[in-house]
Amino acid sequence: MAKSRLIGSYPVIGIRPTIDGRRGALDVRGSLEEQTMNMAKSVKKLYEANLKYSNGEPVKVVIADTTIGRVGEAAACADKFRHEGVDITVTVTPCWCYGAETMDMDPQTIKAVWGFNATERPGAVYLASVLATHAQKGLPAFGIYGHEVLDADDTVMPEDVKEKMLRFGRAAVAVATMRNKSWLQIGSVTMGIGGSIIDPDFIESYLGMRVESVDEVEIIRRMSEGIYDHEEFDRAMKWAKENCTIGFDKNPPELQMTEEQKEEQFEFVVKMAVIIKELMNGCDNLDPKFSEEAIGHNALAAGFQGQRQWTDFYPNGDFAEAMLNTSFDWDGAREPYILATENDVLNGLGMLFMKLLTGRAQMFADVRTYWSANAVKRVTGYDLEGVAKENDGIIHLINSGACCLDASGVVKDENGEGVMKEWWNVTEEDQKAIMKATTWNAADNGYFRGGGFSSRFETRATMPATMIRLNLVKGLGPVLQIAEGWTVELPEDVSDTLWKRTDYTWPCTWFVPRCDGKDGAFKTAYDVMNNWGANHGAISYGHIGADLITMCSMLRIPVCMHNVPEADVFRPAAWNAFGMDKEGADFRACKNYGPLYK
Ligand SMILES: C[C@H](O)[C@@H](O)[C@@H](O)C(=O)CO
Ligand SMILES: [Mn+2]
Repeated sequence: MAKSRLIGSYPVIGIRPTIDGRRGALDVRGSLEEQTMNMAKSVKKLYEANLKYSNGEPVKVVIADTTIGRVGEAAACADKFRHEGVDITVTVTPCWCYGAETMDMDPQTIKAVWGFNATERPGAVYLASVLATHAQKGLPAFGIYGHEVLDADDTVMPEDVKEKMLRFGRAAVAVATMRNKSWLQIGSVTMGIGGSIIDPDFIESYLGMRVESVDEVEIIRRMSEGIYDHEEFDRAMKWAKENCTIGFDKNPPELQMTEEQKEEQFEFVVKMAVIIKELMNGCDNLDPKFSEEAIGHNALAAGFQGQRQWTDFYPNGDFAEAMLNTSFDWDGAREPYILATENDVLNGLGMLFMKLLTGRAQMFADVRTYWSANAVKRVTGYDLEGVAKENDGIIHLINSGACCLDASGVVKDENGEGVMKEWWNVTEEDQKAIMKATTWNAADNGYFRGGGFSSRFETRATMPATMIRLNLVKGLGPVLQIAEGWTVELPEDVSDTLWKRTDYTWPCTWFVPRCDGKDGAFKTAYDVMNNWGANHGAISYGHIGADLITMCSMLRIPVCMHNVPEADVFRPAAWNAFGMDKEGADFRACKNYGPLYK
């Protein structure tokens, strides 16, 4: 399995089995040791079996050496966890314990507490007590309290506890993975797009990442001086010639590049992809005299300033963006990179959040056009059906470049439904199918005067999908929008008619958000588009809005729009103190706690 070249640790989860310390004739502690430690072992087993880092490896989980009954054992546990690289802690107990003496007081760890709900011992009472103490001390923690009373000898973790435990784990690993990694900005502001005006203070204080920046001339320097992995470039060129189908050229004949120019440009864009990979994560196969370049920028994600001025002069970045965002390349299945086009760092960060939550390749798109059922009927004569009809319309998602090729939906799951798999499950057969569903068409010469190619495919599958947008609002800070919904398939002639009205050589996806018909942002698909915060959206396979809400609460980023059922909203217990209206409470709590790394 291809390993990520990222430098820096992946977050470890530490389990804290906490116990009533009383001995004496009845030895309360002694009677609880086994049950308490078994709870910790059950959480470790659950996480090791279900959670992976974005590099595909199982999440590392450690348990304190002893149960924690008094402060000395809490301190010993904290010391062990510090040495193990623990960023996330889960405290578990079946009984009463002494909250302020045994709680996790590390301000940087992401915390949860599971109080076993069996009434022989007051585990649930401890849970409530220690969560109150966490709130009093400004160390908000997630509370996990099972719905049904269990028996003291129950060892099976209830489903509702499992669901919250896994949601907390996925979100916490995603948050902590970003720590000490970089966002790499290649070039600067693109076409005046606000999302490409980078705000290092936001990235540093909310995400714990640093901003690295290189001028685009660095790509040309490396090409000119041969500063790239020549063996990888040769593999990439061979693979690209065998697997990339060149599509039609829609440019006016008099403006079309010659075959020779196209051949040169194809080699240029493949080399660009190899160089950007190396800019992001370094390379251990460069000529030793390039030891500085070999280090790379430790970038978990990056943006490329395509569409001016690079693309007025050089072949465009679409091949690099599409291939790096996809779950494989010439070296087979590998962790998808995150490379935003148009240097839209806010959209790239949205893609990063969802890749870290899911291990899947991500889509970048313009939220281009809302088509009502009437408009589709007027233009094509077709009556929308299914979810497109139920939610009154479809939203056209389309942007050159940075949409992962997995989004064609050509890979099928065990039920024959379109799927975008976790990268570690992508097979060679999947790779071939995805490449077969994609063509590489000459770049639109109006937008890309320097030539190049654009990936072209249509999402021909109904798949669950989640579209998000991270926005920065002056005076408020970051907010996130979340729209769960589906990609939908239109009859080919209908899709073609609508697609041809815009950029017919770019990736095309029809999206339907799940709406509720009530006044507000989710009344119909029109309202989602009309309330969307910017020109771009980041889209993942699956309905992952609840995970995103949990993740945002850890990051102190309020969610200003979502269509996730309220019952699935899982935030730190302290959020309840900020009011019963979940949305307002979220804003007030995020403001109160402020960014994690302030
Ligand atoms: C018209 C611009 O050149 C296109 O790139 C536009 O569709 C955008 O993607 C702007 O976000
Ligand atoms: Mn765009």
